[in-house]
Amino acid sequence: MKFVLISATHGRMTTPQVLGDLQANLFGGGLCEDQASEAIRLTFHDGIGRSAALQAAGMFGGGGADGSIIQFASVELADPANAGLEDTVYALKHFADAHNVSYGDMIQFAGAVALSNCPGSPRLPFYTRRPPAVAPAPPNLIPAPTDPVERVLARMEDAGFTAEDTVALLAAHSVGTQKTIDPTISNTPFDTTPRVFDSQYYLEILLRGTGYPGRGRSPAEVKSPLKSEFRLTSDAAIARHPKTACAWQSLIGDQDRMRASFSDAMMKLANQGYRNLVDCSPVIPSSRVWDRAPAYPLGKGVADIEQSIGILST
Ligand code: HEM
Ligand SMILES: [Ca+2]
Ligand SMILES: [Ca+2]
Repeated sequence: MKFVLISATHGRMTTPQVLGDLQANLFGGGLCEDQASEAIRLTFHDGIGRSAALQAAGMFGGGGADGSIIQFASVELADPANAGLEDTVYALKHFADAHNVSYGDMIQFAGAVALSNCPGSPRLPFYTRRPPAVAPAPPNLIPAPTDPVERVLARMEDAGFTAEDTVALLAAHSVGTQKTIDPTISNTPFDTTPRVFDSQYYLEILLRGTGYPGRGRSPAEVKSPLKSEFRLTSDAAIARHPKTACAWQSLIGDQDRMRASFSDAMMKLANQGYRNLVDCSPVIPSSRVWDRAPAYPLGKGVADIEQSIGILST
């Protein structure tokens, strides 16, 4: 990942100035490219560090979207689940320090701005004034692509998310690529439109897998339908599991609902557990409208669909 740091200004600045700096110097002038995808992923890896079960057992449950992944980077980046996020963590630390913004605020702000660069995305709410993190997130709170569905759902529920929320949050993979599972084919996308927030991802994952885009040697990967597409084991399983298949298929033809349910779940991810945050949503830009209906990739059709429940007919 490349970014140019020309913003070594210190002292408190206003949110529109932070926006301008991020857009110009991290997101390439407002693009939905690599840096944007990584910033969106980081909102999850910081926010998911929160466990009701640990808290109930009298232990530290983690501070959620508290910026701990930046503040305690040396601890949290040692977790293999965070592989690939190093550059973004250090870049956002720089922007947060330069603008005197808390790390938790910076991560959620950058994620909302990054998402706004992707056509078709919802305009996320943004609240500010998260206090500094007090400790690193406890280990093993980030779902792994090799986790069985029940385990992913249980972990997500422990962090406050229903199975439907989890399905909705995975819309983020519509603007994502992999780099670390098979590094020999870094930047292979999860759908055919990785720079557009659309329901192609929900449709394409139901196509029968036919081969691997690269070496195909990781248990985190299963066969995908296209040579140019990467399929995570957990994504494929969640799309087909009885607890989540209906919610999954319901998002394919309804991009308005996909946007709304993603936005609601992201609000939980970003704000859960905080009181007294200040609504700063108007500063988040709107994305370019994208309403093209999802379509089968060339050479694929309904006969290639694998589904565990039969509601998909087109
Ligand atoms: C629930 C279980 C989830 C699992 C197991 C999972 C796993 C992964 C994995 C293995 C990658 C590839 C990383 C790499 O090799 O570079 C990835 C990428 C990504 N994930 Fe997830 N993820 C999950 C949920 C989420 C959620 C909830 C979000 C956001 C709200 C998210 C956002 C992203 C994005 C944007 C990327 C692409 C990053 C890039 O292009 O650099 N993921 N995810
Ligand atoms: Ca955290
Ligand atoms: Ca897409």
